[in-house]
Formats: sequence, C-alpha cells, structure tokens
Amino acid sequence: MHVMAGLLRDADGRVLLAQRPPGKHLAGMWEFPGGKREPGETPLAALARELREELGVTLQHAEPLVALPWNYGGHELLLDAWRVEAWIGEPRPLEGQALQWQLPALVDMAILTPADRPILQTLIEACSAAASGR
Ligand SMILES: Nc1nc2c([nH]c(=O)n2[C@H]2C[C@H](O)[C@@H](COP(=O)(O)OP(=O)(O)OP(=O)(O)O)O2)c(=O)[nH]1
Repeated sequence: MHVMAGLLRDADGRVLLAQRPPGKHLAGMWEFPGGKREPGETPLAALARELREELGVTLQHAEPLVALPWNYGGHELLLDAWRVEAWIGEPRPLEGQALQWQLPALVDMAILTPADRPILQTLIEACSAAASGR
C-alpha cells in the first residue's frame, strides 16, 4: 500500500495537521492530509486528488521529502511524504476532520500517527538546514 502525505506550510512556517476520523485505523491521531494511491495513478496525481477531496485545494507544486516503509502490526505501507510548496485555495475540512496549523518544532509527537513522527523530524531538520544555509 502506497500512502501519500502532503506537508502544507503557511506563511508563518506552520504545518497543516488533520485528525483521523472515528472508526478509521489510528482514529483520533493527527496526520498529514493524504491517502492511498490508487492503481494507475502517479504519486503526484494521487496527492493532488487527496488534497482536492479532503481540503478542497488545487495542488500546484510539490517536492518529495521522504518515503518511509512502515509496518502497523502486519499492515505494511510506504508512507510517501511530499512538501507541498504551492496550492490554490484555503484548506477546508471537507471530510469533517479537525484541522490545525502548528509550528513543526511545537508539535507534540505523541499526537501524531507513529509513522508521521520521523517524517515531521525530517521536515524540522530540513528547515533548520535551510535556515543555516547548509
Ligand atoms: N493519509 C495519511 N495516512 C497516514 C499518515 N500517517 C500514517 O501512518 N497513515 C496511515 C494511516 C492508514 O493506515 C494509511 C492511510 O489510509 P487512509 O485511511 O488515510 O487512506 P484513504 O484516505 O485512502 O482512506 P480510505 O479510502 O481507506 O477511506 O496510512 C498520514 O500522514 N497521512
């Protein structure tokens, strides 16, 4: 299973988090908007579709950040996280999910899905490397 995750950041550098709805795997935990790639879809097309369905935004530009194999008790997935650099529209919770913008360094890792913790850490390191010119 190939799962796309989009990391949207606002002008203040905050990242968008969405809460997984009741009844789903990892219900109540916070994640990056996204979802499963369908057969025949490219990763970017799948990410664009998920962002349109979940948030009502049109993806304009995204760059791969990290792809992480993960195993949730026998349920294997590849979590493919992309930095969403440009989009059109204001993200809205079209599937009833709670949304929050949070500075990456201030996110309580315990509220994130386990696979998203190393992804957020990668984002934090990429941002601090960029800030120090490395
Ligand atoms: N979308 C998303 N899924 C994540 C993240 N982190 C993480 O562990 N997952 C896991 C949770 C699920 O086991 C799987 C994605 O499944 P999903 O239920 O969101 O997929 P979907 O949106 O296509 O939903 P559905 O068609 O099954 O209703 O990946 C993340 O940041 N975003």
